[in-house]
Amino acid sequence: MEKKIIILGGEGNGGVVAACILDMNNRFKNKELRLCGFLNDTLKIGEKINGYPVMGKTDDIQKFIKEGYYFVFAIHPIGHGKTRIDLFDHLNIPEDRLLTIVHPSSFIAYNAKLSPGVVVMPNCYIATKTKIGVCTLVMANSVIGHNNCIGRLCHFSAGSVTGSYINMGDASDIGLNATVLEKIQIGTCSVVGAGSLARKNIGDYEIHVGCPAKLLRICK
Ligand SMILES: CC(=O)SCCNC(=O)CCNC(=O)[C@H](O)C(C)(C)COP(=O)(O)OP(=O)(O)OC[C@H]1O[C@@H](n2cnc3c(N)ncnc32)[C@H](O)[C@@H]1OP(=O)(O)O
Repeated sequence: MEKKIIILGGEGNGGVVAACILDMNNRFKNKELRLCGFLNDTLKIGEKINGYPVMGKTDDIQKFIKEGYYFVFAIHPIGHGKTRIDLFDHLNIPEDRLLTIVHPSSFIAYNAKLSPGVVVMPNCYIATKTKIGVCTLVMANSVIGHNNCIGRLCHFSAGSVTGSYINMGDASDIGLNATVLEKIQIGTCSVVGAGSLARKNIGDYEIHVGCPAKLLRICK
């Protein structure tokens, strides 16, 4: 059955997810996903994002839920995890309307578990027994090792590498090309900066950067 899709977000993560869906339609002949447009709180209705219309504000979502649309939550500003959680909870999207997307070039182990709304972009690898929470984005060329427990609304930026036996709270970010060593605990709403090497536990709301990563600041 064809699914009408609306992306919540803008040109950044939203536009990138849109391109992934179009690639699945065009190159991989996926006929199930039909991208219709965006919900965006800064642009006007009718303005275009990569050729697709802004159909409303995020607060208009209940109308589109009633009309049978499916949704991708792609509002992931780095270092603003709490804002992300508050907005997502406020929207109250039924889980069966959160679209899970896996680009066909990615590998997901048979016993990994992706929650509703997870997006896995091209060329990713998700290993055995890893669980990923609702609406987490795994951007291109990311590797996530085995036996991890990842919260909801997290964001793995392009090229990030996350080891194994990692627990990660909700709405945390792993930056571009960052590496997280095995058995690390990462809190809620925390950040591993771009290109950083996390080898020690990271608390809630902490931003760690560098190689090895050290606490830069608290992002409350
Ligand atoms: C396709 C996609 O997925 S796209 C989206 C992905 N985007 C990213 O991965 C970007 C991640 N963001 C970062 O790494 C940012 O630098 C953050 C969030 C960690 C920090 O941002 P800010 O708080 O604005 O830090 P700011 O730029 O003020 O830098 C503060 C200090 O930390 C240092 N610093 C900042 N980021 C890093 C980093 N990633 N690695 C090492 N040092 C860093 C800066 O050099 C500066 O040091 P100084 O005071 O000695 O000059």
